[in-house]
Amino acid sequence: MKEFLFCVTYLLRLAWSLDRRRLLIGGALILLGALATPVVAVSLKHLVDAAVEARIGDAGTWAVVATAALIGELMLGHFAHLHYFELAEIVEERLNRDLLRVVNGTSALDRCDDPEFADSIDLLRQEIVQMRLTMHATVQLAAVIAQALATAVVLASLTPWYLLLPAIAVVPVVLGKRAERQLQAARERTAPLLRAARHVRVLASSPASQKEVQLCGNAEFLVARQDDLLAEYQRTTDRAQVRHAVLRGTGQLVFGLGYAASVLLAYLLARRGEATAGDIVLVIALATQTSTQMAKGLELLSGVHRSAAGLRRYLDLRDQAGHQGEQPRREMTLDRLASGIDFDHVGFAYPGSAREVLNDITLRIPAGTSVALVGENGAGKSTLIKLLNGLYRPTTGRILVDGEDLARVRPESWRARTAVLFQDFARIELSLQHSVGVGDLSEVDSATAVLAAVRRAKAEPLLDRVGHDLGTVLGGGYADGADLSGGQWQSVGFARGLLRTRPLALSLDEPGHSLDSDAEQRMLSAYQETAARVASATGGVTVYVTHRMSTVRMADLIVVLHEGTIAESGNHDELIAAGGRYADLFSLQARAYAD
Ligand SMILES: Nc1ncnc2c1ncn2[C@@H]1O[C@H](COP(=O)(O)OP(=O)(O)OP(=O)(O)O)[C@@H](O)[C@H]1O
Repeated sequence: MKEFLFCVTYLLRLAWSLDRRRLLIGGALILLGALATPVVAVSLKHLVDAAVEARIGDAGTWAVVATAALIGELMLGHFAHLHYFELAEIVEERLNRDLLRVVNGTSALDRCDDPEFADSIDLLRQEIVQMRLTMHATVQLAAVIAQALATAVVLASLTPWYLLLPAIAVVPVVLGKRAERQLQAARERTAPLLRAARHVRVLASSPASQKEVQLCGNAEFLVARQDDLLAEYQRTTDRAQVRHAVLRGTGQLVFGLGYAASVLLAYLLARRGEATAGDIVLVIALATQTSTQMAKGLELLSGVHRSAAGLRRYLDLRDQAGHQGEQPRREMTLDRLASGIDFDHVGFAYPGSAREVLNDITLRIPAGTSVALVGENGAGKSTLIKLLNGLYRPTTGRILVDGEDLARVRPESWRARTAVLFQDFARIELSLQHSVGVGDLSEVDSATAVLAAVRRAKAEPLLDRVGHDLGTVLGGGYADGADLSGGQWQSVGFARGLLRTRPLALSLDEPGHSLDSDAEQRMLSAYQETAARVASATGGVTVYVTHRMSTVRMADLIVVLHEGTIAESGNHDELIAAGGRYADLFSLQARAYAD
């Protein structure tokens, strides 16, 4: 009960703080709508009594009241729904916004790839959808309670015995629930039988296994096996269905008897002169409502109760996820790189793992340098990019930007000076304008800036794809949306990265892996031009991760990573002359192309 009250008060308080007008109007409408049912019954009673006593004028008045209450019930219910549906949406939006802040806030640093964190966020999303339904349920529950109370008061005014009726109405609900549980258990018990029967059917009919089935003459055996399985399934489900029907029937019978007894009681009271003919009509109209009210009320109650645990989880997870340790406060004020970026004995293990994926990385990247990062799968290339872009902090060692330790700089202020295309780039299903524009929020609505970025990325085919309309929504799930291929999405990501014109570090993680050779060639030349422009504009460095050795020779500095350490570094000629790992990789790929 404590959890239930906590959930209801939290949601109502949140709704109150977000839109009290809607809450008040929606609440008032739904309460009035709920009270209309007892009002109709009371009006019918008076109508009948007036008719019996030949008071035609009064009868007409009560008929009007009953009709007005009925119409009111319909209309109020409709308008109330509109209000609290919107309210639930507003509540959901607020919870989602809180979540977005948690995921993208500074606290997400070090956690963006953590599977546990991702699971928590997934759970939070599910809880939020549930909260929206709970918000509906809370308002509806209030209406049902008000209606049940009004019904009980009206009936009890005849005789308190009618207060037994709600208790009797609980019986079919309890038995119905038990019947559902038993049916569900039977479904779970029979699921393996159905699965096995389906498997036998697929085996007998799929082209892959048919040859073997025919060769061994197994068809008859399989048909008989399927029949056995289906017969057992049928027997178990039939038994469960019968039990389900009996339990439900018993529940309905108990309430039916209670209902009949109520009407009989009204009749006996009327015979003794303690009730009128109208009271009998009142009982007939109202007593049957208690069953619906109890069923609906208990259903809503248990729904809200279940959600209460979810809400607690939501708040705990949100607080945990949002927990921020001490954050550095210095701003990155550099406009140009004078000296460069240094990795100073950097080691790194992902949160929750003791394994070092980068180990004692010491690397000097002078201002204006273009770096190519190569190495086998899992060597640590993407991890190094994440560290460079401030998504993680080194576990040991330091990353220095013109001598300033990044650990002392507010992560957002450093990230604002970087531009990056990740290997698992985001597919942002907004308009092309915004999908590129979010790369630099100060330019998000500038068509000129977005067009320039698309051109810098040499991604003009994208413009053809959207009919040169930057407002076209990207993604297949929208009526006028443009569904993009993997390579086209990557071009959008590239353009997004290039929207920032003055980064101090520009990183591209395997930018060619979804592109056809023509697009890759365009992308490479875009990269070279951008690297030169960034170098002259800000002295920024560019880092390029690739497995295609043919594309790395133009880099000023090539770094070969192997199992988390730097195996060798230098320019193409130096590394070829050294005859080490790079030379091996290069000649291996060159030979593969020559063959
Ligand atoms: N979020 C993570 N949590 C734990 N370990 C991770 C995580 N991401 C990557 N790793 C591990 O870190 C190591 C380096 O991965 P990384 O993605 O940096 O390699 P890579 O050189 O970019 O590989 P590839 O060429 O396949 O993209 C791998 O062993 C990988 O399994």
